[in-house]
Amino acid sequence: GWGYEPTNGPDTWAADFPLANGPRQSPINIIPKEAHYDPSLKALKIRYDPSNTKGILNNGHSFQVDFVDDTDSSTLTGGPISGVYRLKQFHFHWGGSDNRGSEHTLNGIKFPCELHLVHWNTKYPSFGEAAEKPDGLAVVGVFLKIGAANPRLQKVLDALDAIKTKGKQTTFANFDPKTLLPGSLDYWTYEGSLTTPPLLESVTWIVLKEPISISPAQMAKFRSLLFTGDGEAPCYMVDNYRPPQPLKGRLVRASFK
Ligand SMILES: NS(=O)(=O)c1ccc(O)c(NC(=O)NCCCCO)c1
Ligand SMILES: [Zn+2]
Repeated sequence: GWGYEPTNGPDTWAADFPLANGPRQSPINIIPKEAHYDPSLKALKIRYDPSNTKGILNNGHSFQVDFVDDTDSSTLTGGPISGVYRLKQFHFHWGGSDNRGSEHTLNGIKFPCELHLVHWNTKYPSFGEAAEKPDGLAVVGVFLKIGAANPRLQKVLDALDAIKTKGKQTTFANFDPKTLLPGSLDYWTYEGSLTTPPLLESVTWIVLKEPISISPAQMAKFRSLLFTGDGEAPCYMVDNYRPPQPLKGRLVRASFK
């Protein structure tokens, strides 16, 4: 199956997933000077209920924290989107060393890690249905930069020992993903896609301008996870990022001057 190794990585995905060369692929390189400030963009409204936290899973590509999404208790509204989008999961992408790992880049600069908070439009009956619609998903992206240890990440990091290999999951409760957000909710937004197969072109991307911090020791914890399952030759889960894709005429709007 697809992955991030030379034999199955991003440059090979188009063979099985023709959307890979589509008109609205993600991630992209964001050039702030070429973004258009849009005064009509609303502030993001993010309301999460920690009691919706369901569990944490190593899916063989990243690890994700899943949320109960059968009510409107953890939602994203405002910003560039209309209607109510429900939080389904969050996950990360990271590098094998601190000079790479993010999917979006800023003026060509890669961050060591990027957080994605995945939401689906409640005008559709489920995440799966929404994922096939052009306005079905909204993903909030947050850059992580090397600095002081981030205490907000510790609870997630402490759970990783229990999900070292592909397919492992464990209980994870009462986590408020809002604590992972930076002080400012200024953002860039553009119409894009899932950054992993099936690369569906259904994502309104909302990339926050302000990064959050992560320490080298905390990064090392991410890099101790395995892409591989129990009993397989171990392969460290690193460099699970897709590089920037062609903009193909898309506008990137900024919520701030
Ligand atoms: N990186 S992303 O654009 O925020 C993103 C958000 C939600 C997603 O569902 C995917 N991709 C996905 O689910 N692929 C199917 C199997 C993956 C392992 O379960 C990617
Ligand atoms: Zn992602």
